[in-house]
Amino acid sequence: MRKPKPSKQFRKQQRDSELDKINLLNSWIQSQKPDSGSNPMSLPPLPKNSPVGRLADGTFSRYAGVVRFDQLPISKKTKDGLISKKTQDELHSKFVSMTKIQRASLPHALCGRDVLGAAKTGSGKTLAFIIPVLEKLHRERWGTEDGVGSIIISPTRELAGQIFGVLNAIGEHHRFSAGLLIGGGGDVAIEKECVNKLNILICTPGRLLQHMDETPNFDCSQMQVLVLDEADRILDSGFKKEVNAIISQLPKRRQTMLFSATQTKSVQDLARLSLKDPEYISVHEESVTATPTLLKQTVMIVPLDQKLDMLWTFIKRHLQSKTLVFLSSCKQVKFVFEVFKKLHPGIPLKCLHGRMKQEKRMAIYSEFCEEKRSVLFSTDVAARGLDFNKAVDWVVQVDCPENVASYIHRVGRTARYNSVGKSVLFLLPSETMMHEKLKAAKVPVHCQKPRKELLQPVSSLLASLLVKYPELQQRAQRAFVTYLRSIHLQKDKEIFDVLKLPIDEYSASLGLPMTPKIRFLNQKIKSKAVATKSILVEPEVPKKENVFEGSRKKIDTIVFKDEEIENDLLHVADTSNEGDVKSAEIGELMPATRLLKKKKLKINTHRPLGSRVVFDDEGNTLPPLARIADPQSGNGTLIDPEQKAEYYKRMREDLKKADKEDKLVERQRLRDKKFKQKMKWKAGNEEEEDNQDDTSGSEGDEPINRRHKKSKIYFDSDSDEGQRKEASRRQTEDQEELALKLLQSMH
Ligand SMILES: Nc1ncnc2c1ncn2[C@@H]1O[C@H](COP(=O)(O)OP(=O)(O)OP(=O)(O)O)[C@@H](O)[C@H]1O
Repeated sequence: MRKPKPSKQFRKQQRDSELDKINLLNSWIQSQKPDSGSNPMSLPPLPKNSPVGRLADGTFSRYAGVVRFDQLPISKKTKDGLISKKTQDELHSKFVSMTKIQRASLPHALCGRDVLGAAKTGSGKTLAFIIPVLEKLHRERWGTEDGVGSIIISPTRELAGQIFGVLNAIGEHHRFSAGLLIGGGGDVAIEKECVNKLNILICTPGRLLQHMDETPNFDCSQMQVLVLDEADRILDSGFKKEVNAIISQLPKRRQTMLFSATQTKSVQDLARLSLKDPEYISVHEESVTATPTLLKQTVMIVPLDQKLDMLWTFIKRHLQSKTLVFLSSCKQVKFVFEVFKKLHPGIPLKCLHGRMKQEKRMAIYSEFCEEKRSVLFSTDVAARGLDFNKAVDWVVQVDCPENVASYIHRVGRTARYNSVGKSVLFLLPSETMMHEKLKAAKVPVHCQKPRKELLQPVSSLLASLLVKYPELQQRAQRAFVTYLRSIHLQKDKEIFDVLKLPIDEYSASLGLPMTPKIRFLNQKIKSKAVATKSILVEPEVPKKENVFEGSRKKIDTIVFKDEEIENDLLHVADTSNEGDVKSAEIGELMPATRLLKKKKLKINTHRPLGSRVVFDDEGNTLPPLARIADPQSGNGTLIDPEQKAEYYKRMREDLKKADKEDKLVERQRLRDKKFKQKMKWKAGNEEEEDNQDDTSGSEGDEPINRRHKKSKIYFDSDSDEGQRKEASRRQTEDQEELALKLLQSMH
């Protein structure tokens, strides 16, 4: 039976009562506003059993410094959501006491201030922005017809999905419409039809911009609250263009909140968002550690060719744990997942990366959330924000993260809220500087020696798998190349040096019968050798020797000098010399390059100016200008001034003409060379088609980033060409100048 429609009068009464409550909330918020810039945490909690809200004398209770959600000026609907039984799991079912970041930021956020919040991973930042979003729209009496009222931006689709889940749970008693706008899945056409009716958008930057660009009448001009979760990531260069374009379309009058465990302090970044007197809230700044206190962190020095053995051994020894494994590229994730799956370790294995179809990504993420024992191999797509609700026991970082912030986010997938967790980071002997950087950033990592007697080698098993399944061989090759490329592209050269890697051994450890050829690495080795030309001895290596082979031997001896951790740390202390030694050694093994020989032919522009020597038919030296000397004078030294001027004029013209011809030839040569290089580069691109776009974890969410990478490669090669041209132009100019000086010295 259908319920009878409530009468008009009843509805009016309801509306009035709601309005009264909203007015009460507004008065409470306004009257007890914390001072701007103050830290609510410095205030004591309210005394036990003290009244909350409007007091007997008509004033309101203080809400800054309170410790429980029900002591805040928030609606009953939100309070009910916080203690709702309908929320999907136990963790979300009862939010009573606030975490530190919630206590510190909510009082400021509720009274409409811009907030920049930083707190450790797993400390409850999501509720710190979900509650103010719901409350602002509630107090504004936002409805479907008002359109977009709030936009929450997340860097990855999984995280956006997770925030959407929390919003649905906490906001279940409100009547706002919320939409998840992320790339890869969903029907854009359907989204376009309903996006204007949604009140809260949770989105990735790319998809939001797509709607801003393509959806007719997409309107966010009335939008009230903007949230950037993982703000430092969203504001970094990968999303720069998208975020700038988004911000330019949002109203200036809005509340903006930024949250992350590693917050941006860049004034430029913040200026882009036009924040108004933001509250900087960093609750763990004084903390002794930058990571959760219940997280036990270890670092192990593992040679590159033993990483898979170590990972396999780890998995076999933790069959009852829930483990998240980070690798640096999709290709590696795919390879390790495929081969380990074939080896049947005795625990469910899963993989997650940006190249997967969105539906599959979401399914894997949900499955992993539910499982108690499982291993998930992932790129950095799972590094930030994700809260796998059946707690992760271990985070294993097989490949070194790109920086300390990335490390903090990765390990932050465990030891969340009040639970314990463990993490281990494998560092190559050449990457031990990362350990120093972590210590300097207040990350308490303990160095532990790998117990070699426990190691279960898998290389030979992988080799036989690769023979049996040829498609795995291709995967192994791609994994190999993308790993090296990812190291090559890393910005922090203090930590990452592709030339220090034992390439042959690494290739063999993946089960590959031969080391794949890597174009970019060959070029890098060559250019390094050119840079060290001053200490080169004339190479005696036969021309056809593989440059790569030669250099590798020497690198290995450097990298594997020490195997004990302590020694490795000492080893780091003098890496500055190591670089030079290595370059010299590589140089010695390089075949002579055309460039080097050419340089030797160059006119030395710095030598002192000499005088021109002229010889007669018998080979005797003649004084300068003897050829135009007056033969009548007898001694051949008397020169007719007119003849002399005429001679100089002719010589200058000849020189100019020759110079013009030389320039034309040189220009043509450079053009041919550039063309050849382009063709080569194109061919290389096709050959290594997968490598171009496979060095980051969250590729799927970052279309601009990928385009940028491609164009960057193009730009780099262009600028190299430009530098070469410039050098050749300068060389020609130097030579012209020298020729003129020589000419003048003959006067
Ligand atoms: N007040 C609270 N009481 C109990 N549990 C809470 C509270 N606030 C948050 N949590 C729980 O703590 C866990 C971590 O919260 P959340 O995901 O918001 O952390 P975060 O700070 O955003 O982490 P990250 O930096 O990794 O994104 C979640 O499971 C959440 O349900």
